[in-house]
Amino acid sequence: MKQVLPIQTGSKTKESPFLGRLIVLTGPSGVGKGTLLHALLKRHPELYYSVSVTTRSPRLGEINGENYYFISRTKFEQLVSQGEFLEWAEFAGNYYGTPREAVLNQVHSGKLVVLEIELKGARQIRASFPSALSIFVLPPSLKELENRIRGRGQDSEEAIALRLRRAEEEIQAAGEFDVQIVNDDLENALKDIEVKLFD
Ligand SMILES: Nc1nc2c(ncn2[C@@H]2O[C@H](COP(=O)(O)OP(=O)(O)O)[C@@H](O)[C@H]2O)c(=O)[nH]1
Ligand SMILES: Nc1ncnc2c1ncn2[C@@H]1O[C@H](COP(=O)(O)OP(=O)(O)O)[C@@H](O)[C@H]1O
Repeated sequence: MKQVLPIQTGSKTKESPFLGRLIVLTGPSGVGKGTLLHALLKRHPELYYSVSVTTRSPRLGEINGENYYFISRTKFEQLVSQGEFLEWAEFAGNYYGTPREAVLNQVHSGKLVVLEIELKGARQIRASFPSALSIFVLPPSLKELENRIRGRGQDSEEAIALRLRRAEEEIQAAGEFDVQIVNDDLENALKDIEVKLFD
């Protein structure tokens, strides 16, 4: 079912200058979404980042409630059945979901709310919230994507292979989204995103 939200539909809203908007940042794993987001939040503290819920195990240094809310599969499935997610998806063997209430409260209070999510979830958001701004981040090449995933040194060979296979499929879908940004030079990619967010 489509949900109607008083979300800004263009650079100037007719209803109120204080209405928020959902921003979806998607693209293959390892392309640099987290890096871009981190830099964006540092430069624009007024943005609200939605911390997702996942069944994936925490990586070294990840903090519960900051990077993700880490929960069990049983608990996740319970939250799904209670309708607690704005969107959710299974990715590389784990569940990931966006908490509904927190995000909607922030949008209604006028914030630009950024979701950093994978393709299936991004499609769900586009379908439910047509006024969301969706940004697909592309790697300069598949080889560079592999280098980045490996360079991060966080994933097993199996997880790397899964992410790369998935990446090739995901890149085919880039054209479905409002904006495509190549994350080659980080600073240029950031500027490209800023233009879209704040024009
Ligand atoms: N659908 C959906 N995807 C998410 C959510 N949170 C994170 N993801 C995506 O899940 C994928 C895997 O995330 P993660 O395990 O942290 O690996 P990484 O992105 O490769 O560092 C990434 O593409 C994330 O953008 C969410 O709440 N919903
Ligand atoms: N523009 C860039 N140029 C080179 N390396 C980058 C760039 N953006 C990100 N990286 C590196 O690529 C790796 C994956 O980035 P990350 O933000 O974790 O990706 P994602 O969140 O999309 O999975 C990290 O080691 C990061 O430092």
